[in-house]
Amino acid sequence: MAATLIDGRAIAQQVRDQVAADVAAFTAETGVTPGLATLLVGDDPASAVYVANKRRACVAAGIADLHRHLPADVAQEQVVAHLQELNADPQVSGILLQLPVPAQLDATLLTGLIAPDKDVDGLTPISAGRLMQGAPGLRPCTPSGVIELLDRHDVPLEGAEAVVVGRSDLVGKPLIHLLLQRNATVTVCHSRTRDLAAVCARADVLVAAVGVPKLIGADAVKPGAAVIDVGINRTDDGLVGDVDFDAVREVAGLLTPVPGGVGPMTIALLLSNTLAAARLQRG
Ligand SMILES: Nc1nc(=O)c2c([nH]1)NC[C@@H]1CN(c3ccc(C(=O)N[C@@H](CCC(=O)O)C(=O)O)cc3)C=[N+]21
Repeated sequence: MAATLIDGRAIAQQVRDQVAADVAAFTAETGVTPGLATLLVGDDPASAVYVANKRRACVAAGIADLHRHLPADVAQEQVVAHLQELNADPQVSGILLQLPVPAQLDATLLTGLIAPDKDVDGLTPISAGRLMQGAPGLRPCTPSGVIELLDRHDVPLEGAEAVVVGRSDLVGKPLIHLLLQRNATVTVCHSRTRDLAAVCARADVLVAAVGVPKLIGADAVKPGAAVIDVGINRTDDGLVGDVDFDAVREVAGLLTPVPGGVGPMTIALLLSNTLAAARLQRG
């Protein structure tokens, strides 16, 4: 029997509707409108589209859109000054520095300057440490979106074999901790893993987040498993994930498509994090 497809667009819309209602209640109660500062450096067309989508989603949720666009050749000290200004601005609940940034800028240094309670990407070392220790804080949007998709489909995580393919700071590493907190048995695979397919085939929950088109074939999937595809790869065949969709569909129990799976959840969770950040700033 073919897998049930997870409709990321529909679930993201439900999350966005809930955030909009929560923002309205928060604003009515406190008089504060949450605001998201998106910082875009340069004119990469893909980044411009992503940022435009995030800004539109903010406005639809009642979040103030506080965008800044800097030229591609901006000096690092100037970006630092913008981040310091945004850190100090009480109108700004959340700050997102769109990645990647041009080569003259140090992305790790810059994201590390964002005030942890405004770090809606969950990328600062403080946010990463809070996540690892299970302390309150802002969690990266894409891994949170993965957990939300699994929860909405009642996929049991406690005691489940979860395999994460990929170990990026933005997705793989934070996801390990979110799954551990839910008492899954977590295995992490990467480019040096021996017999990747055999390890993946143990998974009740398999998450692919490496950026290699169609890496995960049917031989890497246990029958009935929940398979979450975080990959977004632009190829000659169009936009494809890290999972060989047509093949895995025949084996998996649940499967996310690309597009229309995890991607829309990233934006929905960004809105949720912006409201959470506004709450953190009120102490
Ligand atoms: N500071 C920072 N934070 C990020 O979270 C961040 C970033 N930089 N840089 C780029 C990546 C990428 N990313 C996506 C967001 C939404 C979709 C998304 O909505 N995708 C749709 C459409 C895909 C399309 O057509 O391009 C889908 O999968 O259905 C995809 C990718 C956030 N990123």
